Amino acid sequence: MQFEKTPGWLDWHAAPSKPRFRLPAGAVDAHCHVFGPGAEFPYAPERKYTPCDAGKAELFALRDQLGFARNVIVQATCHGADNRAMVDALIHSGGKARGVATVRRSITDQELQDLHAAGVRGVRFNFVKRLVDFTPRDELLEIAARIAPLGWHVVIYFEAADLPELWDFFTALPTPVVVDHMGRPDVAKPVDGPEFELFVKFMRDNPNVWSKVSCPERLSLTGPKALDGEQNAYRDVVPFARRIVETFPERVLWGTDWPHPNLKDHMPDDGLLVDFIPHIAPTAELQKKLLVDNPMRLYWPEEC
Ligand SMILES: O=C(O)c1cc(C(=O)O)oc(=O)c1
Repeated sequence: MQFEKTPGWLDWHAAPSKPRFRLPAGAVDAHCHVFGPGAEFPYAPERKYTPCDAGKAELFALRDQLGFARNVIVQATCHGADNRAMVDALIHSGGKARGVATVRRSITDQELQDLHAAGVRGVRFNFVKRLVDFTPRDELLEIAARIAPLGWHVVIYFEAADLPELWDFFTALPTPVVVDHMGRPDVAKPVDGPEFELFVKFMRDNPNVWSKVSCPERLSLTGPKALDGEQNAYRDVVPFARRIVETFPERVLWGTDWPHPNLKDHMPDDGLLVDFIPHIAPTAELQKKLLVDNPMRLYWPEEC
């Protein structure tokens, strides 16, 4: 099948630089995606965007270029609940990738077991309205109850303004809960203002909640952008991410978000994104927790 990209789509950076920051041995890129390729793994009919292709070979090449040891591949919304592209990447990773799937309540126990065998360790619940249609809460709670005994967790993606309304649902989840991209704070607001304080309280009051301190390229309003060798990219995001890393060092993860769906004004150099990490995790101890110990505990617990 042939697919036409959403108008204005930005493709991933074709020649990312080698990071200056040396990742610790065994570092995990804990949030990235594969897109298709569409001819082999068609995009879902219910998708809200049509991306460029970004397959497993390109993802594994990026992993090696940046110096990561492993990937966590998160099901992208353009594939709906058809996890074949992600699972195919896991199977061909030689044990170097684990995954997060999107499932419906119609999934069978055998299908869940097959996903587990392929390396899936979580499901993603998405509340970002531009990306997905609404799924009833009772369906999500039913799915959460079924994946809990497998030792899986729930990844949630939502906008900061929606946290108050979603709070009771999130705190009722019976598994570890991993927040994508810090719950998308509005970084024009103060880091100690009511909106971000609510997110910090969410993590403080609920020890099962983790956060990815990822996607400065999405959250930044004033930059500068991770392009042309910039070593101080996305300065306006640093106080937010650093606060979460320093307050909850045992419950943070980091990922590239490659191939960066739906960016509108630039496509970051992924090597420079890696150079962002020491600005938010300034010590070797914090870096090792963020990049190695925490993701290993969540995705490869049998090796810990
Ligand atoms: O903000 C986004 O557009 C976005 C989209 C997706 C997805 O389509 O799965 O995943 C992400 O992590 C971020």
